[in-house]
Amino acid sequence: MDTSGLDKIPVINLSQDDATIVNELMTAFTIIGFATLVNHGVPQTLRQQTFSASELFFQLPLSQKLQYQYIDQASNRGYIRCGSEHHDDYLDEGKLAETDCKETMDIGWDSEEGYENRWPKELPDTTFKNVLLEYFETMDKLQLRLMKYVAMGLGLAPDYLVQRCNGHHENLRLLHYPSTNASGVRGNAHTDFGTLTLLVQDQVGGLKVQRTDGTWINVEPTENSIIVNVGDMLMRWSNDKLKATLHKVEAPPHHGGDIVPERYSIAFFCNANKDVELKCLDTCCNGNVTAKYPPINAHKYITQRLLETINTTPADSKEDSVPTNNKLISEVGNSPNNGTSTISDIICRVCHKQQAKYTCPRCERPYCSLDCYRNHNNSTDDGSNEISCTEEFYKTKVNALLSLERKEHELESNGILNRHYQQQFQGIDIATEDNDIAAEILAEEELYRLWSKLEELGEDANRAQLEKVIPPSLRKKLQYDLQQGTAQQLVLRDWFPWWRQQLVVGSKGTTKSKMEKVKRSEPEKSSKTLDERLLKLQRFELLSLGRQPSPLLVFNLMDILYSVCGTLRLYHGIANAIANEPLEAGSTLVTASAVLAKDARFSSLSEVLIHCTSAGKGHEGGAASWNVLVEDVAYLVESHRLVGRALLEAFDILTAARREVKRQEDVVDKRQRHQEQIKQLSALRKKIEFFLSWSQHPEIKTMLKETKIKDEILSWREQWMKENEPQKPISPSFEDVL
Ligand SMILES: O=C(O)CCC(=O)C(=O)O
Ligand SMILES: [Fe+2]
Repeated sequence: MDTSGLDKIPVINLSQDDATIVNELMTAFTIIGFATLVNHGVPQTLRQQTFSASELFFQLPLSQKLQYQYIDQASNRGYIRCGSEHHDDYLDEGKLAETDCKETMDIGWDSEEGYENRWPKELPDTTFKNVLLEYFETMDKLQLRLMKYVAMGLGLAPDYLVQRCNGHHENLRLLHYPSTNASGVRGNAHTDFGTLTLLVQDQVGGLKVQRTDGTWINVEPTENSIIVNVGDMLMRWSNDKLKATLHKVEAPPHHGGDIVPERYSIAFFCNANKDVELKCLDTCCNGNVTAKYPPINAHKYITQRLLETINTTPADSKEDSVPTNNKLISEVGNSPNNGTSTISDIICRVCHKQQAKYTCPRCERPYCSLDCYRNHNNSTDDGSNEISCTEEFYKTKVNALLSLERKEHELESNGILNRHYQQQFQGIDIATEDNDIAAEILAEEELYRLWSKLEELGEDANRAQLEKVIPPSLRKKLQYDLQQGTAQQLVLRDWFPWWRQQLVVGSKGTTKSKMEKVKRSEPEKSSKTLDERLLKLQRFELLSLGRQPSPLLVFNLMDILYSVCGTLRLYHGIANAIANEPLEAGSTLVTASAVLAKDARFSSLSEVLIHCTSAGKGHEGGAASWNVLVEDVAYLVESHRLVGRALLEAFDILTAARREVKRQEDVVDKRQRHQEQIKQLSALRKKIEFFLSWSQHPEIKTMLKETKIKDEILSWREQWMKENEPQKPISPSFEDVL
C-alpha cells in the first residue's frame, strides 16, 4: 500500500476495547509496520528509571564499559562500542557502508541457562540491574498482549502467537548516540530482525521511518509513548502481510549550535521462542497465496542476522583507538583524545584513520594499506551486498586454478589422489626449471595485478583462458608462492583464533602478544549452531556405562585441545580446513595428539605439558610454537562452551577427512586401505564424541569453571620458559601473519 501521503505513524490507544485495538493495530502494521502506543500501562517512573540507568552506564569510562563487552551473537548480551554495527543491505546507491554511530548495552533474559548478563559491578543493583529486570518483565507482558492482538488480527486463536513467543527470547537494548559535530546518519537504515520491537526515545529525536516512495516520516518524540514496529520475523511469519519497514536514526537538523546532542533510546526486541520453526502461518498462505519464505528456526534466524550486523572485533583490542565512524566528537566519559578527525575523500574508507594511498581497482574504494585492502568488502553495484572484492573473490579464482592444476597432475601421476596439493607441485621442479623466477616470492602488487586480470575473465574461465592470462612463468611463480604459503595467506580470509577473541575481550592485565591484536574472526558455521549441537550430545553416563566422570580426563583433553589449536591455526580455521584440505588437516590433528594417535594417557598437568613442549614436532611447519599453543589451551579449558566448540571442530575435521577418503574410494582402486582409514577415522570421531559429552557433564562444567586450571597452566608455562631456553617459534612467518 502506498504510504507516500502519510505524515505520521498511527497512534493507538491501548485503553480501548480489544476489537478496536486489533483493528487499528492491524491497519497500522499492514500499512506502515509502525505505531505509537499510548495508555500502554508501562509506568512513567519505570521508564525514567530505565533511562537513568542507561545514562549511568554509558557515562562510565570506556575502559570500564569494555569490561562488559558483548561476547558473541548466540548470547547476544553485553556492551558494544561505537562503530561495531553495520547495516549494508540498504545503502543508497553509490554510498559506502559506514558503521553506526552508537554504543549499546544488550541484556537478555536473566535466568537463561548458559548465558549470563554482563551486569556492571560499578553500578548498584538498585539503580541498574533491578530496574532493567523490571523493565524487561514489564515489556515482556506488553509484547505478549500485543501478540494476542496480532494473532486475533490474523485470524488465529488469541493465544496462538503468545504460546510461541513466551520463552523470553528477547533482548533489551540500551542505546546511546554520542554527541556529534555532523548532521546525517547516526544509525543506518535497517529493518529489525524479530517479531516486534518496543522502542522508547528521549526528546532529541531523529528516528525516521521510510515511506513507500523512499521519503522518510519523522517519528517525533512524545512524552510517555511507546513506539512499536514489526520486525522481519513477523513479516516472514505473516507472509509479508505485516510490514517490517526500513527505519534509521539521523542527527536532527540543528540544535542552536554546531554540536548535535547525545541521544538515548531503549529498544526491546521480541522474538519467537528459540525452538519455533518460523514458517508461514496457516491463515497467511491459503488459497492461491503461497509461502514466500522457507521455514527457519527462530534462534538460528536471529543469530544469523546478528552475525551479519555486529562486528564483535572492531578496534576493541585498543581501548584508545579512534572509533571507526568519523563523526564522533567524544564518547561520554572518555578521554578527549577520542576526538574528531575530519574525513576527506582521501581518508582510507576501510579503517577511516589513515590517509588513503591506493584505490581498489574493482570497487574504487580508497584504502591505505595492504591490511585494509584485504579487509575491505563492498556491496555490488546492484546493492546486493555480495562480497565482490578481496579475498573471497581471489580465493575462488585461485581455487579454480588449483583444481585445474590438480586434475592435470592427477592424470599425469596415474590417479594418485591422496596428496597435499603442495606436494602436487613437487612434480614440477620449480627450482631447476626456473630458478630465478621461482626463488623470489611473487610480489604482492604483481599478485594483485594478476587477480584483476583474472577478474576480468569472469567466473567461468576455462583452462585456455586462464593460461592466456597467466603465462607459464607467472604460473610457476604463483605455484611456488602457494607452496611457500605466501599466496595462501593473501588469498585466505584473515583468520583469528576465536578463543583468543575472548581473551582480548575478557582478561584485563594479560600480556598482549602480537597475536592478540584482533583481526576479523571467522564467523564459522559451527559457532552459529554451537549450543544446539552441544545440547544434542549424548549424555556422558550413557557413553561410559553409568560411570561418574573422572576429573583426570582433563589432562588427556588438554593434549587433544593442544592439537586442535595447532591444526586450526595451521589451516586458518575450520571452514578452510574442511573446504580445502580435509585429509591434511585430519592427519595433522591426529598426529599431533598422543591421545588420538597413540591412545596415550596422561595423569598430571606437568606430564601433559611436558609432552606438549616436545609435541611441536607433530606440527612440523606449524602455525605457532608450543608456548603459544599451551596458552591457547589455558584459555580454552576454563569454559565448557569453548572446549565444546574446539572438540566439535575437531569432530568436523575428522568427518570431512572421512568423507574425502570415501570420495576417493569411489575413484581409486585402493579399497582395502581406504576401508581401514575410514574405520580409524570413525573410531577417532567416537573418541572425540566421548570427550565432548564428558566436557558438557554438569560436574565437569563446574570443575572447568571453578578450578584454577587456567592459572596453573599459565604459571607452569612461565616457569618452564624461565628454566628452559625460550624456544623459537617453529614457523615465525605464520606468527608474523597473526
Ligand atoms: O534509537 C532508535 O530510536 C532506533 C533504534 C533502532 O531502530 C534499533 O536499534 O533497531
Ligand atoms: Fe530498529
